[in-house]
Amino acid sequence: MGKNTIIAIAGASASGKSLFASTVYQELVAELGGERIAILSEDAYYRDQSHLSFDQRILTNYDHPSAFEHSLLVEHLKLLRAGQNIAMPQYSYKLHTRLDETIKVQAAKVILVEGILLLTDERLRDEFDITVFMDTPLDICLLRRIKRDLEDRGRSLASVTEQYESTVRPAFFEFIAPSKQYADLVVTRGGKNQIAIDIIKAKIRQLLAE
Ligand SMILES: Nc1ncnc2c1ncn2[C@@H]1O[C@H](COP(=O)(O)OP(=O)(O)O)[C@@H](O)[C@H]1O
Ligand SMILES: Nc1ccn([C@@H]2O[C@H](COP(=O)(O)O)[C@@H](O)[C@H]2O)c(=O)n1
Repeated sequence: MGKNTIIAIAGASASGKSLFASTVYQELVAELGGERIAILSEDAYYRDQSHLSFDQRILTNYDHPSAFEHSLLVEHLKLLRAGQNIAMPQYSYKLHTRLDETIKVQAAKVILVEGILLLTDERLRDEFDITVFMDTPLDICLLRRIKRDLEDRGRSLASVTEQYESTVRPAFFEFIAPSKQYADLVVTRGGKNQIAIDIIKAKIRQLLAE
């Protein structure tokens, strides 16, 4: 395999990172097949907490860098770059820990990875060739997070608002917003910005043609 490219998509929680990355991935897979593109999520690298009780797990600050096993993500990105497959962890937001099963991710020429704190860690930044920051207004992120967490992540309105005020919003200003300086591209209006999606797709097509 020739030189591969790792594209990181960062930004606030519910800014549209996952929708943006999966739309780029799915539209290109439909066009070109899935052999040469892989997709990963930083959330899969939240630390395993199976040794803790559920009551202990809900005390974790999931917006602080210490909640993630970034060393494993760096290791997996290096393996993918070297042409080796990885076993990506699977994470449960309902159980607040990893599942026993992993997902096989095949080495690929272009690797997409999305997550809130990707651009905050120098070890990770060193692995990225192209960096994108989703610059969605924070009030829009909050509205989308409330809806998503109630519908998909088994949360109550009280728990979402308490977590937002205590950890999500402070971590945005302490860690995520300052990391925007490391982005090559800043995307406004969330995960349905089709012009930005088309620009990244065009870049990937060019890389795959080299
Ligand atoms: N531009 C948009 N318009 C409408 N809904 C959006 C837009 N971007 C994202 N969403 C929705 O907002 C929610 C959060 O987006 P998601 O991609 O999961 O965010 P993130 O991965 O950054 O946490 C999802 O339900 C998604 O479908
Ligand atoms: N057990 C967990 C783990 C993470 N979170 C929240 O998820 C957010 C990051 O994921 P996004 O898809 O929203 O980018 C982060 O802000 C954590 O607060 C959680 O609530 N519970």
